Amino acid sequence: MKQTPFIAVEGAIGAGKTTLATMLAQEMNISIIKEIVEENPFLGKFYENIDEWSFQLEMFFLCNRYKQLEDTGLQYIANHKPVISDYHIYKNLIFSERTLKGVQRDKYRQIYHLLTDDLPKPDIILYIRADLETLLYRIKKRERTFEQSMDTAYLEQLILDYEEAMASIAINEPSTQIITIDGNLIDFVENKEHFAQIASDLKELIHERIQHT
Ligand SMILES: Nc1ncnc2c1ncn2[C@@H]1O[C@H](COP(=O)(O)OP(=O)(O)OP(=O)(O)O)[C@@H](O)[C@H]1O
Ligand SMILES: Nc1nc(=O)c2ncn([C@H]3C[C@H](O)[C@@H](CO)O3)c2[nH]1
Repeated sequence: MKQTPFIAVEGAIGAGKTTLATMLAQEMNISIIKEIVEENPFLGKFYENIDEWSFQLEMFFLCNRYKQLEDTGLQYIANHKPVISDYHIYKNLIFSERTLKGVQRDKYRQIYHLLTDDLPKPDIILYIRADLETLLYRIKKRERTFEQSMDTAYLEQLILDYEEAMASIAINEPSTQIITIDGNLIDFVENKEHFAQIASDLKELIHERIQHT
């Protein structure tokens, strides 16, 4: 692995990606790339009517993440600066395969590959795995108005889709190492020791991987 790791935090909605990525960026004194949420003009409409708004929403996420990761490649990776993001680009496919249908899904898939196949991929993914109960609790606690009417079946399906996606990345992106964190048991927000353990495991892994290159 290069001396300047690119780390991504992943997990289903409300798993704690932004929280953990922010804490790790601070702890390790590295830069962070965060996805755009509040400025997204389609999210509220999407949760009210998925079929009507899914294409606009998926394209918005794709274009934003494409731009962010293109910049990440130029500003950080090309300059040997470590960076952590609160998503992996593959997330676009996880969601779009569920929310889009027919011709729109086919077109989106083509655009996805065209835009993202040559984007930088993370060296390490921290995958926060959490069950439905935990995610619903956190989504409620976070109090984003537009998420409160989220269909439980949608979230339940996404949890399964995430499991499949991580298995697929493990096969198709062998240079990416996936570390799974039990988001039901590990409370890196309230428990300092839990967070310290994640940070120290990550630092050790980076050190080991550098030694082996
Ligand atoms: N391990 C944890 N223990 C307790 N609370 C947590 C934990 N992780 C996250 N939270 C809380 O759950 C809420 C959701 O966290 P966060 O916004 O980081 O999730 P996310 O995965 O980035 O969400 P999204 O999928 O919407 O981007 C926040 O209120 C956060 O403080
Ligand atoms: N449909 C869809 N496609 C995506 O690529 C995507 N990425 C995130 N989200 C939703 C989850 C949170 O509510 C909120 C913030 O993460 O946005 C998405 N929804």
